[in-house]
Amino acid sequence: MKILIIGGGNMGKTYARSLLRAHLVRKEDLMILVRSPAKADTLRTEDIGTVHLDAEACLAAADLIILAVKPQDSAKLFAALRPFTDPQQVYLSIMAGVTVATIQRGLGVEKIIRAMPNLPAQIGLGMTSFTASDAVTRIELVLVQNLLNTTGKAIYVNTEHAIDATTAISGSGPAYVLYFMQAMIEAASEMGFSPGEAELLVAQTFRGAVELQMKNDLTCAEWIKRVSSKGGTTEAAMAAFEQTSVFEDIKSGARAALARAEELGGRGN
Ligand SMILES: NC(=O)C1=CN([C@@H]2O[C@H](COP(=O)(O)OP(=O)(O)OC[C@H]3O[C@@H](n4cnc5c(N)ncnc54)[C@H](OP(=O)(O)O)[C@@H]3O)[C@@H](O)[C@H]2O)C=CC1
Ligand SMILES: O=C(O)[C@@H]1CCC=N1
Repeated sequence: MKILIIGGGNMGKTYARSLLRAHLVRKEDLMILVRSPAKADTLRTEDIGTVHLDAEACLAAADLIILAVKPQDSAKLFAALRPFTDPQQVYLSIMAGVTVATIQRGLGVEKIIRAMPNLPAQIGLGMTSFTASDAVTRIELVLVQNLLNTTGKAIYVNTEHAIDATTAISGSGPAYVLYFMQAMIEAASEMGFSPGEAELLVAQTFRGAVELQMKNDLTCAEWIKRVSSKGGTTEAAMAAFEQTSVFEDIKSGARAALARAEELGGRGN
């Protein structure tokens, strides 16, 4: 099977590396299509497949095509690809917001899988949800699921709303978590720790809290209770949080991401 990745940015490169590392594709069967000669030169030095600058030279040879460009670049890309597409090809899009129907219309093909991964895919700790058009066969779906599994965990969802909601939670989510970490690192520095110490204290705290939560025997609220001694420091911190709207603000951030995903797909207000 030959795979073509379109877009050699963060996510395009992540998929190339994961697929090669997992031996799901041989280097000679992996192609990457980019649009700038400078990017092509850089990618060639990384030795992660054959790098192309022209769709005509590579699209027809591909069985599976991964669309990893920004949503804002999709219309132009579809117009450039359309003359060379083949109805037998399977297209896997990771673009935020862009719907299956838009991709079908733009490319003139039926077999579309829409997925929403996240950046920890780079280190095999990604979270992806995916859905597929009716024309995708069960075998093709399993094949793509295997591919997504090389980057972490993947779940099948029934609706495109769930893909947009995934974008708002796990797609953009790493940024929310890192934002919280950034605030804690700043607090640690202000309390006198060196930058290295502050980062270690915070990163190891996040790792430990996440591992506890992933044990799956207590809810977040129950774990918070276990950390909080009566009349102690955690209670003081939690009471201070409760005085603010930070909890609701985090939820409204996620809702803004969902609205933007819908807007990028032309479904917003
Ligand atoms: N970053 C993330 O955490 C996540 C991103 N996504 C989705 O993944 C997609 C890619 O994101 P990301 O990798 O971060 O973005 P990047 O900007 O890092 O990469 C996109 C790449 O696409 C290239 N490109 C644009 N148009 C074309 C074209 N016509 N032909 C070939 N290449 C083209 C750009 O080229 P150039 O360098 O010349 O601009 C750029 O290198 C987006 O749609 C995003 O919604 C999904 C989940 C998580
Ligand atoms: O910010 C974005 O639009 C993309 C989608 C999810 C993460 N990055």
